Amino acid sequence: MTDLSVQTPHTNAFPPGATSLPEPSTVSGEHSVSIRDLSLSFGAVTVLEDLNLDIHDGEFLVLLGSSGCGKSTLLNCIAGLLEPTDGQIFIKGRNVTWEEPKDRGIGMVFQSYALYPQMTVEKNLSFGLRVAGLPKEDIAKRVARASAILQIEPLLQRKPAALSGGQRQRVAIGRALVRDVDVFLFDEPLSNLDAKLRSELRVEIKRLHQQLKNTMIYVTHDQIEALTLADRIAIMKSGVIQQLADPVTIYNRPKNKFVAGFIGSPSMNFLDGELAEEGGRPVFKTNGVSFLLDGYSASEPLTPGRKVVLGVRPEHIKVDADIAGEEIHEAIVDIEEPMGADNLIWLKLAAHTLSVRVGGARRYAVGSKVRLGFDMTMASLFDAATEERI
Ligand SMILES: Nc1ncnc2c1ncn2[C@@H]1O[C@H](COP(=O)(O)OP(=O)(O)OP(=O)(O)O)[C@@H](O)[C@H]1O
Repeated sequence: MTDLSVQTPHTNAFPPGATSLPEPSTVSGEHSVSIRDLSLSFGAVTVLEDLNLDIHDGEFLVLLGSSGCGKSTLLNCIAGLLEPTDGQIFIKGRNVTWEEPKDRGIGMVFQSYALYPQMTVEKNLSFGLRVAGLPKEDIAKRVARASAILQIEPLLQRKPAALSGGQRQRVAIGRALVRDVDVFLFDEPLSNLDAKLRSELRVEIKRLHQQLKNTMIYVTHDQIEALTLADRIAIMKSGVIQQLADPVTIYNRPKNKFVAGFIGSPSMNFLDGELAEEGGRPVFKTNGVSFLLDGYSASEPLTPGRKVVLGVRPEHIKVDADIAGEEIHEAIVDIEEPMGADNLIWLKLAAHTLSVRVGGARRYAVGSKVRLGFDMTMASLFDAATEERI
């Protein structure tokens, strides 16, 4: 979470020191939110630099990254809680860069529910609308609709202290819902909940999006939330978007080694080595073992001698009867981790330790030999120096 205490929210309609709005960039009307060349520094620390992002109308976009990568900072800039140092933000084609949060047509749900403890759920839901001076009947209608959608009608007369964490977060979502906004912003809304509640509420947020079809921008460091909720994931590192794509593409065709290692649990297996050629076919060589790269779809020639990293996910190494290709390697079982539906086995292959996922019913004795086949159609090759996908 960004510490907002250092920055003050907007009070001006214009950038500090300016008497008019900067020249607007052009943005397409089909984008719900557009970020143009956005930079933000806290003193000497640059958190975001020249960031560009277009979020489609009705899209569920997840900003994913480890702690401190700048995802909350980006969300808070969209919300108007932080002033960018440079760049522009458009919501529904309108330049909102210097607008007050309340005028941007956004609703925000935080990790801490931020409910008023002395007010009932109903009053918490209606508070913003009452302050805005909406007619009573309109307020009642909106509260009734939001509480029906979120199934919190039986809780309307309770105070937050008498609610569970999951119920409190539902009320917090309800508060954004009653405002009838264009864009919902979520900042790690589930991270204070226990694992079971988290997965339940995750499904509810997904259902909510399917029902409302609003644009939703959702910050998380949880890859499962990102993979399950997102239409597209923007995966961030040090304030820079590393890849922006749908979850399947991010998982199967990671743009660089960072993305490949960040997504997937257990992590992708990485082997350092170099490209070579055997009998006219490209191979990957590492510590005396070589792997045929048959089926690998490269966007550039696989030049022998190039130092590379081979990345293979645990489920793309086939064991014994599942092997389809001609090439077979032998490995020794080091550790077995049965996980119910799956069984994760850690294997020693030459100097490498590999994790391999097999069905939960298949068991392997520690020390036993297994035969492996690598599915190179699903593998990733990265340049050793740039770590970019080949
Ligand atoms: N008010 C501030 N003053 C100075 N530095 C700040 C301030 N707020 C945030 N930062 C720094 O900006 C960087 C990005 O913070 P941000 O909260 O956006 O990260 P995050 O990816 O959302 O992390 P988390 O998941 O922990 O919330 C961090 O290095 C943080 O220390």
